[in-house]
Amino acid sequence: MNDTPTRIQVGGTAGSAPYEVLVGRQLLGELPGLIGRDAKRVAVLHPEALSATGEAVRADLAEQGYEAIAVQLPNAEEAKSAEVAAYCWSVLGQTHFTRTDVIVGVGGGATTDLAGFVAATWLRGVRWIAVPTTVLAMVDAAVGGKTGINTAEGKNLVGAFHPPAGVLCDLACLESLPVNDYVSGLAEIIKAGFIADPVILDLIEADPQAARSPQGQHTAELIERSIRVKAEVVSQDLKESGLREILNYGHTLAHAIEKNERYSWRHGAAVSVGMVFAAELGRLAGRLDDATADRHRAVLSSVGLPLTYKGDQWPRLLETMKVDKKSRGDRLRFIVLNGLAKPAVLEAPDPALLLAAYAEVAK
Ligand SMILES: NC(=O)c1ccc[n+]([C@@H]2O[C@H](COP(=O)([O-])OP(=O)(O)OC[C@H]3O[C@@H](n4cnc5c(N)ncnc54)[C@H](O)[C@@H]3O)[C@@H](O)[C@H]2O)c1
Ligand SMILES: O=C(O)C(=O)C[C@@H](O)[C@H](O)[C@H](O)COP(=O)(O)O
Ligand SMILES: [Zn+2]
Repeated sequence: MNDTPTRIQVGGTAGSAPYEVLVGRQLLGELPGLIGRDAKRVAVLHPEALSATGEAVRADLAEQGYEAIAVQLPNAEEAKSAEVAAYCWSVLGQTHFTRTDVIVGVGGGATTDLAGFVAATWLRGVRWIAVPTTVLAMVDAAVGGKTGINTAEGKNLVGAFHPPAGVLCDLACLESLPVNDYVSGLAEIIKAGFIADPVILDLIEADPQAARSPQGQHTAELIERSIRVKAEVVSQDLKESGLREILNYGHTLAHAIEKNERYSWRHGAAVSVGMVFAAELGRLAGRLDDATADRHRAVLSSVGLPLTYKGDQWPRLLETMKVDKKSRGDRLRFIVLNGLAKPAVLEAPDPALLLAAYAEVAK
């Protein structure tokens, strides 16, 4: 890759303010330009695992003349709680953080979801910038302005649409990512392949081992293609009044599995099982051809993602799925495929159909 970052525009087409997602290396020099000179204070929110990176970003911003503080969050899903949000609000209050000040979220999707949520709620909304450091956060979580936290009842049940002012995807960050976390991000890349851009699937199938590595031949292309899919969708439908629901492919079951496992499963692993389930649902509903349904298992397993979940958990999962954000009253709604790259909504499927689809992923 050359030194010039790729720039992908998001928003600007349906009333939401446009911003750019930059993909490249050594992008931190872009931060002051995004923060702007109206800001006096900057809070850099980062997970424990990235304390050195968080401190380096803070020190760099302090050198640029900002009053910069680093705020350490728990790793992974533990950060997405009301308690952690309240801790951040108290830090912001104590440092006299005003409406012109800026939050920077440096980390994986859990960190950027929490940082964005704190930015959305502090003083009813301050500017924020996402610096995603995982594959999953680069291709999905940091783009599109969905921010939020979990509650005891389920995943992402409290949140706000609050787009960032910019997203900096520095591919060098991926070098330190544990392989399981790297592979988890591939689930969202594969999702983008099935719902919108099948070239993604071709690239992974051509060399699944390479897809598991930051040094893979197609790494930058896979990341950029997935960001383009997401950017295209959220630019048209920021607040999920219709089209954006396609990004939830595989997520109805996935979120229930994550809650059932008390968030010990990575999001991407759960989305992998959720997509196999959605593919079977589409097949059993007579919408999806066998070859495309089978392709889910082949491509997901080729990179090491799981395909099955505990067979005896269906009643609990079904109960949790009722609070999925796509539900309307008592009607469950699922994203399925009517064919490759043809996502659609399946409304209130027969419970027997759901059970039959679950039987295909149950172990
Ligand atoms: N807002 C959205 O649109 C959206 C989209 C997809 C997923 N999500 C959310 O994203 C979250 C999952 O994000 P994730 O997969 O990035 O996981 P994560 O944020 O939980 O990060 C995984 C682990 O990797 C560590 N880490 C992060 N970057 C690292 C690096 N460069 N090197 C070493 N360790 C690093 C983290 O501290 C954490 O322990 C879920 O909560 C999911 O709901 C949100
Ligand atoms: O951006 C979206 O819209 C998505 O659905 C992307 C998903 O990958 C992501 O996991 C999202 O956080 C799920 O949203 P939710 O509204 O179902 O909580
Ligand atoms: Zn997701």
